Amino acid sequence: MKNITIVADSNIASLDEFFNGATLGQTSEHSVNIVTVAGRDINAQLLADLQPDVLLIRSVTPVGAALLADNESVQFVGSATIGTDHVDQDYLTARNITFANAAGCSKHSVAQYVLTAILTLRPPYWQQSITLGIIGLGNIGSTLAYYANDLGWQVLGYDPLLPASNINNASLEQVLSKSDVVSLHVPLTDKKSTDNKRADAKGASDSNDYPTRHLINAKTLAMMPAQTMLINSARGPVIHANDLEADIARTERQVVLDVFEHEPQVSEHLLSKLAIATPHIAGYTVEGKLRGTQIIYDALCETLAVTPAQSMQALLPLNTFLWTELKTHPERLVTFYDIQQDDAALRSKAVDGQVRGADFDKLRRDYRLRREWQR
Ligand SMILES: NC(=O)C1=CN([C@@H]2O[C@H](COP(=O)(O)OP(=O)(O)OC[C@H]3O[C@@H](n4cnc5c(N)ncnc54)[C@H](O)[C@@H]3O)[C@@H](O)[C@H]2O)C=CC1
Ligand SMILES: O=C(O)C(=O)[C@H](O)COP(=O)(O)O
Repeated sequence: MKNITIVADSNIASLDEFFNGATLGQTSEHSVNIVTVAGRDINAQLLADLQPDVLLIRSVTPVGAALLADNESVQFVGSATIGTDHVDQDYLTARNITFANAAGCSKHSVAQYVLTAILTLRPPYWQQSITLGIIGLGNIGSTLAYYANDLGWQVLGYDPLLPASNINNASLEQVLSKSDVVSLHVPLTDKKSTDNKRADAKGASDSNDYPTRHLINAKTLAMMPAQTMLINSARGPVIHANDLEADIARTERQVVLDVFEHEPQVSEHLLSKLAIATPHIAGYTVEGKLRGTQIIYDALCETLAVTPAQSMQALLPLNTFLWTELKTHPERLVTFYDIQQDDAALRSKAVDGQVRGADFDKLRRDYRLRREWQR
């Protein structure tokens, strides 16, 4: 690549600081042209008009044949997100397009969101040894287990794709039936068709053997005692929304949702049944978003064979919030992050039975990024 054209989701943090001529190793004759667009407006026509070399997205831009079949220009796709369910990676591989996502970028942000939700709803849990159930023990689930351990809580964890360990220590049924709180940290996956699986012929288990779409449904909800809190900050369709509404009507369970099955639309009826509801902002901290940009920037530099020349450390404002301090002064938690403000903002957007997609997206676009607690 010489002159580089980048189409990027305008919701990616610090785009200009990371993606410019100097930071991408361009000489004065070669330029970097970056066009920023709302993620949902990145479509095949836009790519036909702009012929970008690089596409930088977040979670709201589906990437696959529908977007790229008629495009020959894109050579690199970077998603500044942990989740990849919006990207058809097999298609990109077949087209020889390099793909990178930002694995782990907001693992502390999401784990801290979950702890804040629990301690806001049940403040005595600071002092009690409760059992926290964690489904999915990758970057976020294991980080949450680390904080839980620090608070002296028990962890019951389930992850069939990882070896047994001190936190991967239970069956799905045990986690659901024996925990005070269950938190979901799985990717959104579907069962692969038998044909595709045969073509892969890997032999080993992969995530398609344990699909997570509707993992939480009438049957699995029935395993959970009524007093068990349920938190979903993974992906909306991991929970069957209608089954959840029926469950809450029966049990009056406390449920916290950051993600929704029909996102960006949210039903006002469901909203009215939730203990806390937020507009998919669990990962929205200064650190989480900058780390996302840093990771895809580093990956693009590797593809271009240039040495990275920008670092998020140079862009981070001072942070004085320490986990060690917060842990001994739990009352400071809510002044640090008032999750109920985010909840109120979402509820205030409900009109005629629903929060409209445009309003949900606007809350996210205008979100005042939080800070992570420093460990
Ligand atoms: N609400 C938000 O703002 C954010 C949401 N996310 C979501 O959180 C998800 C998890 O993130 P990470 O922990 O970083 O991903 P990760 O890939 O590090 O870990 C996911 C874990 O889930 C496990 N898993 C897969 N299928 C499973 C099943 N059926 N049952 C139990 N475990 C299963 C995998 O083995 C893996 O260890 C992401 O895929 C993304 O969708 C991520 C960041 C921010
Ligand atoms: O990283 C992920 O995965 C997430 O869910 C993101 O935090 C979601 O943010 P957007 O990509 O929708 O801005």
